[in-house]
Amino acid sequence: MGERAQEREHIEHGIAPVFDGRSEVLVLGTMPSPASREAAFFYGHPQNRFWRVLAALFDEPAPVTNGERTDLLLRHHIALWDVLASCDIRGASDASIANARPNDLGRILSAAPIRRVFCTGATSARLYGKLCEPATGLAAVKLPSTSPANAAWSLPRLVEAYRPLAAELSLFEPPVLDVPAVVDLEAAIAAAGTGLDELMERAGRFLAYEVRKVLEARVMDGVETVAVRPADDLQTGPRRSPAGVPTVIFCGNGNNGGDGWVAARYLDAWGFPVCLITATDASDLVAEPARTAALRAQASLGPASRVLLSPSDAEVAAALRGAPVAVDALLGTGFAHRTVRAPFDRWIAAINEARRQGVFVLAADVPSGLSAQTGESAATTVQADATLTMIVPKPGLFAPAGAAVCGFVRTAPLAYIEPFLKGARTHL
Ligand SMILES: NC(=O)C1=CN([C@@H]2O[C@H](COP(=O)(O)OP(=O)(O)OC[C@H]3O[C@@H](n4cnc5c(N)ncnc54)[C@H](OP(=O)(O)O)[C@@H]3O)[C@@H](O)[C@H]2O)[C@H](O)CC1
Ligand SMILES: [K+]
Repeated sequence: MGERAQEREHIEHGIAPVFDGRSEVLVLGTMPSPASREAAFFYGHPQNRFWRVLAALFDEPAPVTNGERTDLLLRHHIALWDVLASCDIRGASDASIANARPNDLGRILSAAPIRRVFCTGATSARLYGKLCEPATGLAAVKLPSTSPANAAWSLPRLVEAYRPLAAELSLFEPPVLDVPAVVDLEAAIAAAGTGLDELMERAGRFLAYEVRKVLEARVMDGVETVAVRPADDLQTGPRRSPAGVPTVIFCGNGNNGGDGWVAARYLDAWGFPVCLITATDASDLVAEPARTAALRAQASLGPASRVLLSPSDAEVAAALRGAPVAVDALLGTGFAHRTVRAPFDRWIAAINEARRQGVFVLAADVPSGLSAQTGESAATTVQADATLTMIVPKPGLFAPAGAAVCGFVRTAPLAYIEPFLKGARTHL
C-alpha cells in the first residue's frame, strides 16, 4: 500500500436519508464531507452552495437549521441521500475514493414515487452509474457540484443548471384554512417538533427576504443611487446597503408584531438598516414568543438601525418620508374588530399616506385592520402592495374587501404541512 493510500480513512455514511411517501425526485451526492459528518447532515460545509441553490430555485430564504433543511426537502417532494454507504477516502477528495460500497436505494424507491434521479457532481454520477443503476434501472441526470471547490460555477449559474430538478416536482398549493384551523395546524406542527418560536423565526426571516427583494429591485431599477454588489444571491449577508432611508417596520403588541421584530433583526444583520416603530418596549411585551423575539432583536440591532418607542405622529411621518419599504406587522390573525385602537389607527393612516407617496407596503400575514377570517375591514385598514401570509392563506384575504387591500398575496411555507392536512377544516 502506497503512502497516499495509507492516509485514506474508512468512512461509514451514518446520516439517514430524507424522504417520505410524497418524494418525487431523488438527489444523490457521493458521501458526506468531514464538515457534513460533523454537522450530522448533508452539505454541512458553510461554503457549500447546495442549500442556497435549492432555496433560490424556490424563491425562499436559505434554510439555517437541519430541521429547516429537512422541511424544505419534504415540502418540495425531494428525497436526499448519497450514492455510497461506505468507502475509503482522503478528506473530502472524491478522487481518492476506494473500496466504495453503495447505499441500498431500494429503501427509498420502494416507499416513494421517485420519477427521476439527480446526482450532484461527476463522481456521484459515475459511481451511481456503476454501482446503483444496474439495480434501480433509473438513469441519473448529472448536475454540477455545489462544492466550493467547483468555483467556476457561480451561484446564478448553478441555479440555472438545477432548474430541471424543480421542473420534475409537482407543486403543492396550500389550502385556504379558517383561522381556528390554522391554530390547530400550528399545534400539530409544534407537536411534531417545530414550536411557535421557531415558526416566528421563519416567518420573520421570510418577511425580511421579501423586503430585501424589493430593495434589490429598486437598486436594479436605478431608484436607489448607491450600488450594492451585483445580486449574486439573496441568501446571505452582510452586504452593503443601499444608502438612504431605512425600511420602516411597524410592530404591534401581539405575535404579528413578533414577526416584525424578527424581520428587523435579519434585515439589520444583512446590512439593511431599519427603523422599528412600537407602542410597547420589548421588555414590556406580554405575548410569547413575540416578547423573546423582540428582546433578542433589540439586543442585536446595529448602529444604523433604531427603535422608536411611542413616537409622535410627526416622528412617524418623518421616518416614512422617502423610506423604500414599510412593513405592517401591527395586527394579524388575532384582530377581528370594527375599530382599531390608538395609536395603531393613526399609524395605519400614516402607512397609507406613505404608500400614496411611493413607499412599498408589505403586510405581515394580513393587512392590519382586516379580519383574516371574515374579510371585514375596519375603518382604518392598511392598503398593502403585497401580503406575505404565514403557512396557509386565510379566507378574509380573498373576500371582496380583503382582496382590495392585500395587493399581491404570497404564502410563506413555514413548515411541511401536508402530513397534517388530512381532516383539517378547509375553508369552503
Ligand atoms: N399562523 C402562523 O403560522 C404564525 C403566526 N404568527 C403570527 O402571529 C400572529 C397572530 O398573533 P396573535 O398574538 O394571536 O395576534 P395578533 O398579533 O394578530 O393580534 C393581537 C394583538 O392585537 C391587539 N388588538 C386586538 N384588538 C385590537 C384593536 N381593536 N385595536 C388595536 N389592537 C388590538 C391585541 O391587543 P390587546 O391589548 O387587545 O391584547 C394584541 O396585542 C399571526 O397573524 C402571525 O403574524 C407567528 O409568527 C408564528 C407563525
Ligand atoms: K399585519
